[in-house]
Amino acid sequence: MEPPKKYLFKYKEFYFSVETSPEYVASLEDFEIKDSDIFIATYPKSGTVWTQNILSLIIHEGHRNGTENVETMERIPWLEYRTKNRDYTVLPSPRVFATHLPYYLLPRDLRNKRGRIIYVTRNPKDVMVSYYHFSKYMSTLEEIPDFNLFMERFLAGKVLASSWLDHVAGWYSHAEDFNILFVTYEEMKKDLRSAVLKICNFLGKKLSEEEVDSVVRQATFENMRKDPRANYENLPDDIALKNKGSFLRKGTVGDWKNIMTVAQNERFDKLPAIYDYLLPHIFIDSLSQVTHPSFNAMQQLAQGLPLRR
Ligand SMILES: Nc1ncnc2c1ncn2[C@@H]1O[C@H](COP(=O)(O)OS(=O)(=O)O)[C@@H](OP(=O)(O)O)[C@H]1O
Repeated sequence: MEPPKKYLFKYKEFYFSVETSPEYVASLEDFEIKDSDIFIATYPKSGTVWTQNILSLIIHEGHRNGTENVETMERIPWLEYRTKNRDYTVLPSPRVFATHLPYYLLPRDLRNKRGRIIYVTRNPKDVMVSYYHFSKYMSTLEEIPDFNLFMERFLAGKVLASSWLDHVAGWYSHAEDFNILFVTYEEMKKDLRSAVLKICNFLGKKLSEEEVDSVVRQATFENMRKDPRANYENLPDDIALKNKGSFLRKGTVGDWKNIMTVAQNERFDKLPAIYDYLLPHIFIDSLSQVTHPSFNAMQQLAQGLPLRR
């Protein structure tokens, strides 16, 4: 069953929210990229707003020391959802954008290695659970109260941003076309400081020890939830149904275990060759909570994969 047209439309095999249009998405092919541009690319619920906040803190001293009160959405707009028809050509350098686009719908210049891309992945089971809660919270998404049904929709790729597998596998298998850094939600959780340093290194940004400490401190889940610039609490009430949750919901690794039944977990693991397909491409941390017959055996092998490819 196709998702209701009230919420989503399909363009080149990819589901978008009706908040944008096929014409605008098509125009992005020609969107001119500057060498200084930075893109945060993700499948939804993989750590986008977290990475957005980290970049705001790394790049803007005023954000770090609290003298600037600019919200994430203002600082780092969505490429494919152009709110208030903002003119992206006049944004100060370095421009930073967030995007859920699949690799094949990106501006052409990015494929010619202009600009930088940070692609963030997360364990797909945690992504799915986060997405399930999010679809209740956002009035712009169809609410599917039954988790089992939501899981079927997720596995079939009939949700905003389509199939998790296609998205992640597409980006990983086309890594060579881009100037790209891969980061996982799980590695940020495990050692945020190292992840921040890795991102600084990729951006060529040198921060002092104290500045890095400050970024890390302000990017923790607890502190981000309290930061009105970063917690997305200012979304309009008719869009974010505040009585149904919050954007920064739980921020943990392995939350899927609290909701998925054994049968659902087995069903998820039976996805056609999902892990065999992904293993050559994906950094293993983001799947470290996943169980699959061939997974453990290959885990050792995959551990040597470089983060930046
Ligand atoms: N600082 C920090 N630490 C840990 N986790 C964090 C942090 N910031 C955001 N989050 C969690 O990221 C999930 C939201 O993902 P996205 O930002 O990619 O969502 S979206 O695609 O932009 O809608 C969502 O995950 P869940 O809590 O599991 O639902 C957020 O809580």
